[in-house]
Amino acid sequence: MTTTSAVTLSGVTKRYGTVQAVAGVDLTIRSGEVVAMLGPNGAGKSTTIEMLLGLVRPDQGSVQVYGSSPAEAIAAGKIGVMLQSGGIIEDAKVGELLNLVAGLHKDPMPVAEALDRAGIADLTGRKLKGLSGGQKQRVRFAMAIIPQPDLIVLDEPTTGMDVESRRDFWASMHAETALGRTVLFATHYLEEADAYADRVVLMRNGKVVADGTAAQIKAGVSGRTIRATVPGADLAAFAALPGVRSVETRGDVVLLQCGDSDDTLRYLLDNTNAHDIEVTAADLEDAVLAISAAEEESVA
Ligand SMILES: Nc1ncnc2c1ncn2[C@@H]1O[C@H](COP(=O)(O)OP(=O)(O)OP(=O)(O)O)[C@@H](O)[C@H]1O
Repeated sequence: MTTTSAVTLSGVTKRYGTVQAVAGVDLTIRSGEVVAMLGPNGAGKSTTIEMLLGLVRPDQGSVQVYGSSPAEAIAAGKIGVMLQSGGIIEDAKVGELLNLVAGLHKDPMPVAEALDRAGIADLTGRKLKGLSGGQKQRVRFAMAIIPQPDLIVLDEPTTGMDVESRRDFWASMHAETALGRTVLFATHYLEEADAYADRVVLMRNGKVVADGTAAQIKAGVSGRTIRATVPGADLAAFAALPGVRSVETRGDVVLLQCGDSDDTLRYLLDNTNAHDIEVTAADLEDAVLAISAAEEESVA
């Protein structure tokens, strides 16, 4: 991975009437990163993406994509876009639409290749209006990759797809990221962020409230829980360990909430008669709920 910056948002804000849709977002995406933008409805994900694409003008702040404005980056074929709706001519056939899109770009990939990569070669002669929601999403995906972009931006790409289609979609996407493309996708599906992104940006109330790998977000919020049977445990000694946040007991079983579970495990093995030790990590959903609750408290 290089350190070239693909996207730089600095102090970006957007207000619609009384709604502060985006309330000061700073975000840098490096070339080659696959970034998931997560957040509840109304968090500001789509508005942030629309500003990144130059579809909406920020009230304040600046947006740069590969060092130029979004409009310049799009004109240069550097960004491929898949939005939640629009972009489709219902009366056109899939192949016709993709030929049209290819004609708009300087160096498009062959339409047959885009169809193939999106897994819709068999739909070439079908009219858009007869396709299912998931099939249309795949057509949008083919449209996004046709310019052979450096950056692919997808707003909730798998909405309306069943589980199998979602899996196939991500397999197609994986082939794109393997080519070193940079990807930003918004999603409500935590497991998609966990499975496919190098980095998770969690938005809430128009702000970025957490930013890191899925593993960092999980660890930063809830750490790990160590459960062990420790007859005659010295609870005060556990509580004094630097990696331990809280100690609970159930009979001989001790539950330790840890920021740093490795050091705590070493201590348990070296200094106590602990046995039946289990270590569990919080899942991303726990982490997101905890961050959202903390944010809610700070807003209230
Ligand atoms: N064109 C608009 N006019 C008025 N309000 C808008 C407009 N676009 C967005 N908003 C408001 O701005 C806030 C942020 O919306 P946005 O669509 O960016 O959130 P989101 O995180 O993408 O949500 P979702 O997950 O539901 O797509 C919401 O309160 C929304 O109602």
